Amino acid sequence: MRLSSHGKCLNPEVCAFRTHTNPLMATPSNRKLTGLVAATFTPLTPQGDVDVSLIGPYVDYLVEQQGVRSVFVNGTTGEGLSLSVDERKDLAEEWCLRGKDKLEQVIVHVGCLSLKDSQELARHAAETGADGIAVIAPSFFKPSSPDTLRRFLQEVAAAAPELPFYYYHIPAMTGLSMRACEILEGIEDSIPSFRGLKFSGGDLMDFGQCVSKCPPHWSLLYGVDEQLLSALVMGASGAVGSTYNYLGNRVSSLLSAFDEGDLGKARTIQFQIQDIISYAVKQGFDLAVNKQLMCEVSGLPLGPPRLPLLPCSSPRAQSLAQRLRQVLGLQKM
Ligand SMILES: CC(=O)N[C@H](C=O)[C@@H](O)[C@H](O)[C@H](O)CO
Ligand SMILES: CC(=O)C(=O)O
Repeated sequence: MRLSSHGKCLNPEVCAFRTHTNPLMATPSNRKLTGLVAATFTPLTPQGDVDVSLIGPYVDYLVEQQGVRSVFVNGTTGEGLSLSVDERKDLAEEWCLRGKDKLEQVIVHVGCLSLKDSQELARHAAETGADGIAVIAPSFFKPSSPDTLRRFLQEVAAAAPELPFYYYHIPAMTGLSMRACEILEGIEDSIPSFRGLKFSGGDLMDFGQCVSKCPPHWSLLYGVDEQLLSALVMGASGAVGSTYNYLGNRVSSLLSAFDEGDLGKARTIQFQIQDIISYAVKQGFDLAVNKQLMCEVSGLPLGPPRLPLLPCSSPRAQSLAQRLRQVLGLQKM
């Protein structure tokens, strides 16, 4: 889908579908982001170019095979920071287009090292009909205080004030040591479109303090898949993660078991996920391995990762996929 020079969506079909926000009022909806959100991988050709032709089948796989209805595009799993601005736009457009009538929410990660690039992607996400945007902290020159980070986030959010805005907290990748709850301090005063947080860290006290000051219209999504249950106990509204691409069904059962108060069942499923991830970690689990595992499980040829990540061999991913099927009881031990 292309945009006209004045920034209007040239695909009325898509934009009409996603007009739950009113750009004139520039106020985002309070439609909460809950449940499971798959952080999508970026399909690349064997030569390393973005291959948007796989996104249609990818949407169908998530919806039909994994029961996942929301996606988080161009984040860590999607190698967003390794893509060009144009590639990120193409991907956002295709996910919105193919997700039409099939996905509930398409959240586009627009964080970049350059504020200008982030603003351009934020505007584009709004024009494309995304349901929300998320921004990671810049990590080369790092913000020196929570207030400086809020100012950066505010300037990005202001480029798309009609879209729900989520801060993406992932200290292990950004190297930022600030606590998320400090960053949330008074954030809605400067960012009226602020609607929550994706928390990809292990500090559950920090997460709990975010939950305790969270107004009802925010969503606090947890992003460390192997300890999701602990975050649910702490009050997470949902989860965003890479493993929901291929473990969506099983983790949906974990969420239901938790909602029904069946902690024994929820724990059994969480332990299965931990078993799969710890087995993968022993084999050197990284994004490349994760992506190849998704290829093996889904059958979608998503291609290699982009440099500086190195491709993972197919036999290695096959042995992980076999372990996954064993642990999930889809195959005899
Ligand atoms: C660093 C990273 O990619 N984190 C992902 C989301 O934030 C997670 O979904 C992990 O991939 C997952 O928890 C497996 O460790
Ligand atoms: C896991 C996640 O949310 C990401 O890949 O950005």
